[in-house]
Amino acid sequence: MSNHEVIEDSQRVMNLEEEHQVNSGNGHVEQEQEEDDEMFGPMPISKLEGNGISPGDIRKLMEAGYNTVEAIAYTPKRALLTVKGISEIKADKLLAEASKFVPMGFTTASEFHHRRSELICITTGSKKLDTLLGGGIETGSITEVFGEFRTGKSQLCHTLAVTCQLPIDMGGGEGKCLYIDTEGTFRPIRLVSIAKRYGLNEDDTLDNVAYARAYNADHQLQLLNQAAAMMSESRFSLLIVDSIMALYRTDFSGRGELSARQMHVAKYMRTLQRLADEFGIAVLITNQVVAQVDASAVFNPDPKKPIGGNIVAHSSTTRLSFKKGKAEQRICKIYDSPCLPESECVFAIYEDGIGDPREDDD
Ligand SMILES: Nc1ncnc2c1ncn2[C@@H]1O[C@H](COP(=O)(O)OP(=O)(O)OP(=O)(O)O)[C@@H](O)[C@H]1O
Repeated sequence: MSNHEVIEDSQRVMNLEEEHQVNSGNGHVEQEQEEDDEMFGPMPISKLEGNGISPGDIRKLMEAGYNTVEAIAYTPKRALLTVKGISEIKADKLLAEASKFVPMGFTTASEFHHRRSELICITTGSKKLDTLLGGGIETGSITEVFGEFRTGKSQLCHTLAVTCQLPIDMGGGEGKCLYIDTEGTFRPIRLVSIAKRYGLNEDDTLDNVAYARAYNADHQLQLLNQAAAMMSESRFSLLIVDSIMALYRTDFSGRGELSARQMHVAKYMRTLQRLADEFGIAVLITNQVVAQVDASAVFNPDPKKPIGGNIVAHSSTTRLSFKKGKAEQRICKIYDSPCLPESECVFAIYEDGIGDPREDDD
């Protein structure tokens, strides 16, 4: 695609907020939009009001991070009981009502296949990497990228924070990005360079990224509540957590706190998956690596493994390993995936984001 085409196409993206307002200016369009949202988007939790569920209960649930009917349907009763004011009877009522709206039973493989074929993948900026991933970063699931420092994990996050805003036919997700930064490595200036590459308006691109710095593991979890509230207000297509385990490593120390740490991580990962299911967003997490000291390291020429143990391993749908190549080149290997083979590809980091290695690099 030529640069000219890219610019023309991306003008359709405009400001995602503006587009919403333009629609709201016309009663007819607004009504159609609402009907569309009702059919395809997550349902607001206020739908559950009545039948012994008061507006006060709804408010308390929203304060606890439950903003949609889907959030209630996907949550175990035990978790609902931890919300102040939600009794056993109310939790049962909530779950019963939610299950009337959200299909949670069996379906045929062909119906499921059809639904999966409609899943959007967000481009990484590199065609080779997209091909390796079967189209890009998948919505509705968690993708984990791990590797040593300077392997390009944060650079991928920056690129995706822009590409997720592109129209679907340009490899985007037509939504905003939520960016949780635990290490203070987010640099908006990088988004400006990447926006230019795609011919996007720089100010709109920055406005479409909601950024939060997390200062401790509890705060990192609380931010997901705010994220859920924001996602129920407007269309997001990507949630980034860079990096997932950094604060856990400092907030919990030693073997004595390991089990408390892993319980916290499990809750975090479960909440991420719930947001992916509820809002159909892609979740991208980055992770650090440590030297592997167990027996399997003997057969491994580069014995490094991602941290977070089985909890992170089992909660991430797709796991990618990043390694350094020559100069700006990096190697991505599929480490674990339910449907992709264990293959790898080379991509590169440039001023305008992640891309394919250029011929003059050789
Ligand atoms: N503007 C830029 N143009 C080209 N390359 C860049 C630019 N900014 C950063 N890089 C390259 O990106 C690499 C750093 O990648 P990144 O910040 O994604 O590391 P990381 O894997 O997140 O590591 P860490 O764990 O240290 O955060 C460096 O090698 C740097 O040279």
